[in-house]
Amino acid sequence: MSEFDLIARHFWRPTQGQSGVLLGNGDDCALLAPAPGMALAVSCDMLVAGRHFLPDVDPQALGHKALAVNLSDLAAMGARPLACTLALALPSVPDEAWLAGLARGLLALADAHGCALVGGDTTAGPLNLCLTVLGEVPPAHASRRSAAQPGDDVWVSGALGEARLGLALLRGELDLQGPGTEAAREHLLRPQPRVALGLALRGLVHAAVDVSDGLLADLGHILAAAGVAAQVDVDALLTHAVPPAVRALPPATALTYALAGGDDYELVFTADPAQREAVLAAARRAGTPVARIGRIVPGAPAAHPLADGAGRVQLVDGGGAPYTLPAGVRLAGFDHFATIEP
Ligand SMILES: Nc1ncnc2c1ncn2[C@@H]1O[C@H](COP(=O)(O)OP(=O)(O)O)[C@@H](O)[C@H]1O
Ligand SMILES: Cc1ncc(C[n+]2csc(CCOP(=O)(O)OP(=O)(O)O)c2C)c(N)n1
Ligand SMILES: [Mg+2]
Repeated sequence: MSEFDLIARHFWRPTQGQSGVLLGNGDDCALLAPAPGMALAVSCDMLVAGRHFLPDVDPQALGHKALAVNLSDLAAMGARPLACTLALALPSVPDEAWLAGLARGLLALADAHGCALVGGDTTAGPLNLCLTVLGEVPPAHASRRSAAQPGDDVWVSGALGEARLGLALLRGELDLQGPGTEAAREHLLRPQPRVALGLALRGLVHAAVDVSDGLLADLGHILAAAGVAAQVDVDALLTHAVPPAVRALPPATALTYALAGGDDYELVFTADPAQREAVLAAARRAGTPVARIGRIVPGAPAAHPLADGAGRVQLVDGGGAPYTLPAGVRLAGFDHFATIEP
């Protein structure tokens, strides 16, 4: 099979009049036209074999996750997906059934979000998928990390620490069965990007970020970018945003997974307390649970918006007193160049 047969068979789709797409794949460039007054939101994330997924992963799950982690960034910005591109490096003799599965997983999620695959690149090489997503958002409603304000509530969506439990099960670090273990594997392998929540929250939130590296690490990005700090109520977090299967682990493991386990692709966002009811109503409309886990407090400006801001989080208990962590909790989030993993 030639390079072009492969693309034509698995990844080429005629443009079907998707809103915002004037020309899809097959030419030197795709042509996009966001609606008048909308900003184009652009993000890219790469998945590398052995680093982001195990080589024996189900190809359909891999295709799903490669797009999901990208859509998650659009969700964090409050952007509506328009289109994506796929750069793919494949070991030199690609397996037809494997490729078909990959395309099925990716295109099913793309269709579910009205996100057209409008181009890409295909080469031989170590297995690697790099997607770029393009979305649209009214510029005034884009939830920038720098927009958090002292006094804001801190909210999270869904289930934190669950994907890290899934990874532990997959790797055999933990040997558990029973309620919640299947959901944990699913959360790791097929994360559901919170696009509907991001859209429902437009105009209600100040700052938002998606949790890829761990709650403290990613909340820290908001804090550094905004030059603020935060108090996180660990009791509220454990009770309302951490699933029972994670809570049931030994305390140091449960806290490590909840505070620093990555791969959850949930949203962390800040909003004025006057918006509490509106945030809850938006979350109901989106069908996504959210929990209020803390508040933004004043802090010093950071040297750089991408500075490590995790140290700006003060952990407190339900009564507001400093939270005493058990020995052995690891708080540093996932970092590709660090030697220790949460
Ligand atoms: N190689 C690069 N060149 C330019 N910008 C980059 C590069 N890698 C990351 N960035 C930018 O740095 C910021 C942080 O990256 P990252 O932590 O990967 O964000 P995210 O968690 O949203 O994927 C993002 O704005 C991203 O676009
Ligand atoms: C085989 C395997 N090992 C480890 C992990 C854990 N892991 C790998 S990358 C990562 C963080 C997210 O990836 P990154 O490339 O940092 O995404 P970004 O923050 O740029 O969105 C995590 C938690 C995994 N998912 N699979
Ligand atoms: Mg990234």
